[in-house]
Amino acid sequence: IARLARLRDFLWCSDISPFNIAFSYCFSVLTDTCSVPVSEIITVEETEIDEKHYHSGKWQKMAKPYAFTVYYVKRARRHRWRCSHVTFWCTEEGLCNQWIQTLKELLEKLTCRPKHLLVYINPFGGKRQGKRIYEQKVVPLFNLASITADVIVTEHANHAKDSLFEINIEKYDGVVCVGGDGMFSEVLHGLIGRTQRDCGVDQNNPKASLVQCNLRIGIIPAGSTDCVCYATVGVNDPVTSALHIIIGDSLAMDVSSVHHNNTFLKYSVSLLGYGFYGDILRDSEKKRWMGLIRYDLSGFKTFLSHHCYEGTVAFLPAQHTVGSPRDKKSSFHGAECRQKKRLGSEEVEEWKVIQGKFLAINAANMSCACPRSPKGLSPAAHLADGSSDLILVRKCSRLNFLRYLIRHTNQDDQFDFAFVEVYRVRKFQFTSKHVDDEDGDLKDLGKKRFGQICSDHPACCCSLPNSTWNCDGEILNNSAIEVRVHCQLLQLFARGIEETPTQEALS
Ligand SMILES: Nc1ncnc2c1ncn2[C@@H]1O[C@H](COP(=O)(O)OP(=O)(O)OP(=O)(O)O)[C@@H](O)[C@H]1O
Ligand SMILES: CCCCCCCCCCCCC/C=C/[C@@H](O)[C@H](CO)NC(=O)CCCCC
Ligand SMILES: [Ca+2]
Repeated sequence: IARLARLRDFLWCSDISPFNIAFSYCFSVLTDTCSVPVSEIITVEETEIDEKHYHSGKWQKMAKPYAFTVYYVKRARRHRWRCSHVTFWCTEEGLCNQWIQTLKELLEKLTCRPKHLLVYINPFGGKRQGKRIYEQKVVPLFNLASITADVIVTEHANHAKDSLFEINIEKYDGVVCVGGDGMFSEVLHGLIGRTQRDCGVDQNNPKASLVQCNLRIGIIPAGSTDCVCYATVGVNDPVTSALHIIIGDSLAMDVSSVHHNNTFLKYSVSLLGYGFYGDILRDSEKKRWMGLIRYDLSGFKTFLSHHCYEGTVAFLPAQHTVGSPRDKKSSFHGAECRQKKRLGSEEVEEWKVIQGKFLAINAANMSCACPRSPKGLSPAAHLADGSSDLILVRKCSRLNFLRYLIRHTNQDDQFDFAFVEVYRVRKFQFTSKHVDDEDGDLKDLGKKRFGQICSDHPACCCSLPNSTWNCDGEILNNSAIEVRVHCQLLQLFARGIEETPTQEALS
């Protein structure tokens, strides 16, 4: 280090000079006050300086310079990351090599970085750009970082999930999915399911302790909502996500298991929604061909239909988590994994029961922030505290429901309404007043349910027997469900949403 420190007088940057360079666990370009931690260096490469460059201007009398280029993560606007580079040169070959060698050794010590990945691409997600996004935006960065990948372009729904049960996953350092929330859901079902199978855990048992997955998942956003990516990285941008994967970020997240009559249905990481969001999804699936606009049309139609559903929600409040869903500061920043210490095994679990007519029942395991609603359904929801925010929207007028929805898009508190309640829970159950139509007559019900705008009483709700659950964008066929949050079951290549950097840091 002492010898390298002496380089300070000999090193210049190719585009702005002269530079001082200090070296500890970060290097600093002092004239520009730019500091890059080694953990955010993508790679270091030897660089050929072209002759024209050093024979011109004030360097013309200099001997042939030796150079190296440092590629690093640069923060851009609104949580975006970009790959930037800076080239340093000096006339001593030995010193230049020593820099390259030392930086490479430091990078090799970062064992959290993936070397070999398994990639699933959904070519039909979102705007059908998954393949192009991966090839044009991600592959060049993975190549730069010497990451190799086995790529599977999916041929049908459930392809990724099924293949994760068969493939030899031990040779990989992570799984990447290129697609939307639905694609991520497939990959997480494959990975969690495979882990439980390998460990002999029965997923159908709602009381089973699930085993955490060893492999991290990276999401390259190429879907319609991309809410998991947006809420864990701060933006749905493929380059930013690729860089989080490359530098080996880790973020633990809770996963809820959903059961019906002791049968496993699905896992949920973002939204489990009955009523409003279930109805939107059911209608929008028929309009998949329309692309992203399907959610706006179905949203508008569902809003006009204004249906409410009668049932009972029973839940177990989360006593050991820190904070409340009504906190003003969002959980994006700082510790996500805060859990108060348990008091003792003699504690009694006290279930709370609420019966009523609901326009929406939403359980958010994370904020559910997305481009439509940058602060999300539950802005203070914690990603990894073993709890979910249960939001109950009771029967109210259309106008009030609209006011509630609009607050998802601005800074006003969406929970500050008499008809909205929010609880932080560890488990919950829902039973509709009407028994499920198990024979599959749901389709007919679906045909009837829309277009039933209550013309006699436009301000009231029309009570319908059953809605369906929207589980991270997938339809569940049972309305009676039992949900349990599994703390930190999964790890992502992400780091949560960072505080917005200062202007100087961006310049
Ligand atoms: N090759 C394929 N053909 C048809 N469907 C597929 C294929 N690969 C994956 N799928 C399914 O497509 C569904 C939707 O994919 P995805 O989540 O990527 O896009 P999206 O629905 O547009 O985005 P979002 O979930 O963010 O709203 C997933 O549930 C997945 O199971
Ligand atoms: C008058 C303006 C009112 C605007 C109100 C906007 C409120 C938007 C809240 C958005 C919440 C998204 C929750 C995310 C759910 C995802 O797990 C799921 C899968 O991608 N997406 C949908 O179900 C798709 C759901 C689409 C919802 C529109
Ligand atoms: Ca949580």
